[in-house]
Amino acid sequence: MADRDGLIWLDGEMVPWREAKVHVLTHTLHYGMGVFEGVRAYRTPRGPAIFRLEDHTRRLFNSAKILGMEIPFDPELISQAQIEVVRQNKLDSAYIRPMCFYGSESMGLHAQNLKVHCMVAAWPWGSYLGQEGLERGIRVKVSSFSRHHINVTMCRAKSNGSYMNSMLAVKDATACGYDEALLLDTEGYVAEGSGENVFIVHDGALYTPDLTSALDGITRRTIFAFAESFGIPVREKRITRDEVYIADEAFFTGTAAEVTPIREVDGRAIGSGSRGPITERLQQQYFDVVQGRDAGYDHWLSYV
Ligand SMILES: Cc1[nH+]cc(COP(=O)(O)O)c(CN[C@@H](CCC(=O)O)C(=O)O)c1O
Repeated sequence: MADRDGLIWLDGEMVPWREAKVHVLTHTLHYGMGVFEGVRAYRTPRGPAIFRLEDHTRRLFNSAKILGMEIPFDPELISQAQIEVVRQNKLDSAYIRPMCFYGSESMGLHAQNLKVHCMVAAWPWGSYLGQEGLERGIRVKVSSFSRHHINVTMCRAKSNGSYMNSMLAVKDATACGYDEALLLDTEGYVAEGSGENVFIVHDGALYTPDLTSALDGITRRTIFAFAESFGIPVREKRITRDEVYIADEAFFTGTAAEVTPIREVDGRAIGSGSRGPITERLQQQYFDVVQGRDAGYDHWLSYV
């Protein structure tokens, strides 16, 4: 990722991609206390547009507040920086990564005078779990790693260090030949994917875990809005792994994952073992909206 042409926004300046570097004694590199967002810009008939930009920026600042990090820039500037990295890199669609981190001003858990630095990068990133996964559905393994305890990791914060748990789960799942992991919380209830929220469909209604140890996903909220407009009931509840096994449909949601059907969990086919009809309808609506084909949701698009 380091050796490419382009520009990255770093602490208020656009710098050449290859020069956007930090010192090896950067505090966040050692201790993982940082916050980030995953945002997407999509090609639309009116040019590139970032989906729910303000919601992502708001969550970035909330994440920092939860961790007690003070971002030294206004939210408006961070939102504008996301627009600029798409525009100045001449991208017509992109994955955008804002990230705020502690610098190399000092080391140790009791470090003083740490400065919060902010970067924003953007690059082309296609289907997170593969185009075939979007169409046919993916194979998922319930992870042997539990999702965070809510009083160990602050799960409303999208924090760098919390993703070691996600990577352990992904390595576990892919080593066993699966595409993605589904994590249970510390009480054994379904929480979320390694980088996604999860929904199941049963008798025409959507069910998704309460947020406790799952991230408050923006795509999750988007699906709530679509479901309401379609008259599909959505219920947040505790879900057990065997409820997933016998669901009619299941799917992941996330900025990177978009709406990815789940066709199998732990060797059990979910429903027909392929993308279900409600999943397909929500997925199609998602792409119509992010690609600017549904004027009813134009307020969610920030044109670059
Ligand atoms: C743990 C987790 N849960 C749910 C979500 C869905 O949130 P939202 O994007 O607001 O709908 C994400 C986003 N995962 C990001 C990071 C992926 C990565 O590999 O890095 C993303 O989708 O951009 C998570 O990381």
